[in-house]
Amino acid sequence: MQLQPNSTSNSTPIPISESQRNKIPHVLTVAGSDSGSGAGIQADLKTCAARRVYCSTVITAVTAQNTLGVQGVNMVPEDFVAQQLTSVLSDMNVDVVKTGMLPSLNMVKVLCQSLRKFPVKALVVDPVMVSTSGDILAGPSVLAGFREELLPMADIVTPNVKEASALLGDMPMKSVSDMRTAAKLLHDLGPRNVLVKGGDLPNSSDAIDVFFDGQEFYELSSPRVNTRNTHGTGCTLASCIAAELAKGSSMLSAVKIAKRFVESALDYSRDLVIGNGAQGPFDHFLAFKNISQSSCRQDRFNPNDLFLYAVTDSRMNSKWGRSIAEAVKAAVEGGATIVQLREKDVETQDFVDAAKVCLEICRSYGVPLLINDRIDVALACDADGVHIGQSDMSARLARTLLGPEKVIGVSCKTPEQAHQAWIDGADYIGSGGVYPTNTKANNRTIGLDGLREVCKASKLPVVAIGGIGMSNAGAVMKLGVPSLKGVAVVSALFDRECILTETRNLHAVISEAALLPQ
Ligand SMILES: Cc1ncc(COP(=O)(O)OP(=O)(O)O)c(N)n1
Ligand SMILES: Cc1nc(C(=O)O)sc1CCOP(=O)(O)O
Ligand SMILES: [Mg+2]
Repeated sequence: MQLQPNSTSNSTPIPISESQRNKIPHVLTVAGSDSGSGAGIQADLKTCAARRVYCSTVITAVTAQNTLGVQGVNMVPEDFVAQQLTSVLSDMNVDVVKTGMLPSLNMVKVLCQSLRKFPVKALVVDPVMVSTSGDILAGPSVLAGFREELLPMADIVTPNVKEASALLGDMPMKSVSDMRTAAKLLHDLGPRNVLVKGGDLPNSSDAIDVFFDGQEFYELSSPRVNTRNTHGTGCTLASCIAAELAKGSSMLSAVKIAKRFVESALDYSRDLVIGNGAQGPFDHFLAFKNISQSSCRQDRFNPNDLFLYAVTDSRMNSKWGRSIAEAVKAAVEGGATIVQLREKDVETQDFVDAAKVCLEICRSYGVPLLINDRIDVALACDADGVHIGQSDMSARLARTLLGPEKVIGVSCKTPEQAHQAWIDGADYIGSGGVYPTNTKANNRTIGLDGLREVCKASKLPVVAIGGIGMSNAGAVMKLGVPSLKGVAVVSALFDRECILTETRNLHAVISEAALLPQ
């Protein structure tokens, strides 16, 4: 039955002044519906909700699908897709448009027309052609539409290797080097940025994606999560990029955040069982549920952030003649996943000023920044949290002062201290000294055995610290206790000539060790 629009549908809008507007970042997804809710419109809605971004929807097709595959596809008439686009774009202050399944050439044309009429801040194109189950979702005629009309308008296009190959006339894609070539060739078609996703690349232990912004190539790698629940990862990644762009992130930062979001959702959902088929959906919200169960009280903290924890040292920076900000920038560029400013000799106002600059750097990379000891400095610069020790303010009091959103880490040498940190509302613990260190005076070494004991007892994620560097980080990561999430390092990064190289090398070592069987 076709319903006619009622007479109020075109009524005059009520004027709202700029100051009355309570703006929320807004993504419009133009995609197909997945009845199993793993991918498509449903994945986009869940992703945007998880990232706290408003999501409106233009539905291009309705699919009947489940974990076994796609049983049917019903296209929405093109003129009705155009009508949905006009309804949303003409009225709802969309920041970013993200596209998924566009099943006909005319649909691509209709979308491009609407975007020319109602320009938005950014266009994210996920060139969906084949479902993860192998079913065709867009025919060859759509390829021409992508190449000639949509890609030239895109701020980023996010093909997997099969889609990149199809867009480039069946170019062979067997290696990261092929992905780089493809990224360059796709960029020549007009999009401002290209992300070629290497998850399907054969013989690769990591999920390596190649990002190209027209000037620089970035290889973004994350450990492959061993799970059947990967249906909808492409839609989720693209809509998370769109959500972060809508919030104002730079493109590289949006891509990094999105990659980490997908990685942690897959990790948390690895054992979820929905459906009987080969490929299941994952839970976009499970990460938050687990975090709150384990007392990680804020959604910006992901335990995987502890993977490579860079802790600064003012004396080392003075020795090498660099500013705190220079040191932090080099570490995050090298792959540090979280940073702590441990500046024992800096005047308070200088500390606050430097922390603000570092915070900007870290935010642009999607990396959290914590302050050592100084709750006042953390509050003054609105850092992401603090790290405190047994002789500092209690975690309970820090939590009261900082509120539920900030990250709190506590140093613990014993299972009892780890238990207390959990009771007090900490988010993670730092445990050491794993090895002897010159960085912290009179520090008791607990060794790998002491670390194992703390990790086994801890309900919170743990990062190991103390004397860790290239020669022994692998041994720490191979401890194989699930709560151990990474290594925290001072001198092996900051008491070196080139922080960037040292961070890169250490990242490679711990990534390899984390993948090896225990
Ligand atoms: C990640 C991490 N773990 C442990 C510490 C040590 O903190 P603390 O015991 O407070 O000692 P100082 O760093 O203040 O000397 C840390 N900073 N980071
Ligand atoms: C700051 C700190 N805390 C430790 C603890 O055992 O809690 S060991 C330590 C110093 C770590 O420096 P490096 O990586 O240079 O050994
Ligand atoms: Mg301290």
